[in-house]
Amino acid sequence: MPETAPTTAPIGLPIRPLTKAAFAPFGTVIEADPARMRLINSGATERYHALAEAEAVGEGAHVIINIFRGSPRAFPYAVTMMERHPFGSQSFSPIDNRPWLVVVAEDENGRPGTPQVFRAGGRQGVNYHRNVWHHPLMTVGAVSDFLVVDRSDPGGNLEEFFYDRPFIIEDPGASA
Ligand SMILES: NC(=O)N[C@@H](O)C(=O)O
Ligand code: NI
Repeated sequence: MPETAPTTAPIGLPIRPLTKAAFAPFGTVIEADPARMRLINSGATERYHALAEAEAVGEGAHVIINIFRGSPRAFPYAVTMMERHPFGSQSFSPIDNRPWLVVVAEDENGRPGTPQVFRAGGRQGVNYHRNVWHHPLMTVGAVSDFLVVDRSDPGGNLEEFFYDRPFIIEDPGASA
């Protein structure tokens, strides 16, 4: 029986709704959870308290707040790489209330496994735990701003991995 060549055919990825439970292995979902709400300012403000914690480790490292203005990805989109930040968490919270995609992977002996794609609503952010494999910001449909909380000095805080085969995300459609 002739050896069959290892296929590098692209693999289609399913898109799942972003939920706390499904995302728990990778980090925290940042959303106005009623269980975290407390009224402040004499009732004029709802504080959704301590939804996630930012982490920055290493000499002189500290937490910074940024805005990322993401250009929309073209679909079908080929996921060819993943990255992770060994020394800090990274959170993304949409400012423009537009749905977007979150792509993460389990770590398998130092490399990312198959990407897992989540559809995030326009009022859902995520906080990637330190050293979690994820794809760079994946904006959908229009240029969108995100509030990003991560670690200073990104230069020393980025590990990338390139897959030997592409994983395809089909157009998430307008409902994305
Ligand atoms: N490079 C950079 O700051 N962005 C990535 O970390 C990302 O996750 O988008
Ligand atoms: Ni990142």
